Amino acid sequence: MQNQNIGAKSERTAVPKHRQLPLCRLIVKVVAAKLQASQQKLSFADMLDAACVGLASHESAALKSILYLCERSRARSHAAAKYLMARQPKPQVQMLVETALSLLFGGTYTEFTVVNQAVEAARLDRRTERFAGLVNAVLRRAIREKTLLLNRIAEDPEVRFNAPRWWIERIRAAHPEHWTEILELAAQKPPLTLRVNRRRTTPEEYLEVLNRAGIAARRIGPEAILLESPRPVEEIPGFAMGLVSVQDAGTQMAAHLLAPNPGDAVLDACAAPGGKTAHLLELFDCSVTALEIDPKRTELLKATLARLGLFARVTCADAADPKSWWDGRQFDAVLLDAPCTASGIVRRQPDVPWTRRPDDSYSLAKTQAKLLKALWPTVKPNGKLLFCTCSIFPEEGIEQIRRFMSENADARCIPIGKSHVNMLTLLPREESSTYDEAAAARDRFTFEPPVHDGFFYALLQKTA
Ligand SMILES: C[S@@+](CC[C@H](N)C(=O)[O-])C[C@H]1O[C@@H](n2cnc3c(N)ncnc32)[C@H](O)[C@@H]1O
Repeated sequence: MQNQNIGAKSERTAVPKHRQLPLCRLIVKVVAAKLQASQQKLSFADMLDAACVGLASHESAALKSILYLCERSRARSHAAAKYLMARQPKPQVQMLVETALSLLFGGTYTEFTVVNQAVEAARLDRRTERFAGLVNAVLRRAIREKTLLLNRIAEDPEVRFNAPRWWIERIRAAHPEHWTEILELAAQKPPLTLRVNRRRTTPEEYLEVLNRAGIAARRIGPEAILLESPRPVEEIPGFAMGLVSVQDAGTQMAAHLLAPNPGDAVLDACAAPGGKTAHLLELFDCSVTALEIDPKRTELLKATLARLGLFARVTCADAADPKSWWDGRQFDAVLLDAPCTASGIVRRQPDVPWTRRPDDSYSLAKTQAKLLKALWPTVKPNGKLLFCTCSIFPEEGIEQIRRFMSENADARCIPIGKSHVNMLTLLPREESSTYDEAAAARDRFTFEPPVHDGFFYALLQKTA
């Protein structure tokens, strides 16, 4: 392993331990962020970025954790506020009360602290200071009537699963045997999984680094290591030096499924922020062309490669328009990690069920079909194309590929996964078992890690 002295200690002490912002200030910032997001129609991810501008990393982490908590308990806090307040107050007050209710039922702070700090937060902003008494009264009633209140609103499926009804119905229709587990898992905090950079270290060595740093972790995939307690990347040993990246274990299957040969020309058609591009380059001596349509995300992709010391030909272009970027030389392997609803990663993006519309999966399926059609000619005869989405809706998975195969006689599906359909729909999973090295070594096409997000894979081969 290079850089033997990359210990957690030196990196962790490099992060100054500032005083935390008091909870009341965090609540004020949360309310301001929610207000800005609703006025400017910001996505949850953009709201997080905007809210954290100018904050130290430990402050950002504290603020983000409350914003995530609020998003994961959005329906419950909204229903509770409705139960507790006969009339809806103005938006700032409503947001403050809902934030405090999320904290109250979230369990991190004592009830006394939440009430005290929420009232203080109301006083800190002139738009809410007149309502400090109301905030106090509402929260005290929430504590007094907690059991009754929670039982009453829990009957509502939107509260139980923190998702709108149409979303719940779609998950139920797509996965009638597993829909409750999927929705329950989606409402929880996601695990933090790392991908070890095999160009710099090995999973065994890196587990030792974590062990020495007192960070509890276990291996769950060929390069995947799960941290028992999530933490900011600044506190992950060797992260800045490119020893590891953050990447879900299910997502880490992409590089292993595509498995290009030495010297292969590989296209990663939808590449930013570069997790799968980097994993391919960490594992295989291939040359990668990485496309990304969004200029800002193209910069993220470049930054990922730079941090990890990897090289790919990066182009900002529309993969669906090959004449704008393709020189006509076909690729041995193509990865199409297509834009999708993200229905498999709701625990990472808890706003997804609320911000998607019912027909989004169908319009995204059309975009995916367009990308597949445009990219198929770029695959060499006998070459492979790995199609994947972080969705568990069939229109963005099995149905998409079945239609593609019916329209392309030169496409065959290389069997992957354990089901008879030759494709792999990973449903979000969280099990305590550890990595089965023998199983992974035996068959990379059927190995599934014990902890992962929802994902879909189909590995196509061009027969002609
Ligand atoms: C699911 S993300 C890819 C994640 C990436 N493969 C990784 O592992 O880090 C999809 C990406 O495709 C990009 N994208 C969407 N449509 C595209 C197109 N027509 N051409 C190229 N990139 C596109 C999006 O901007 C987004 O960054």
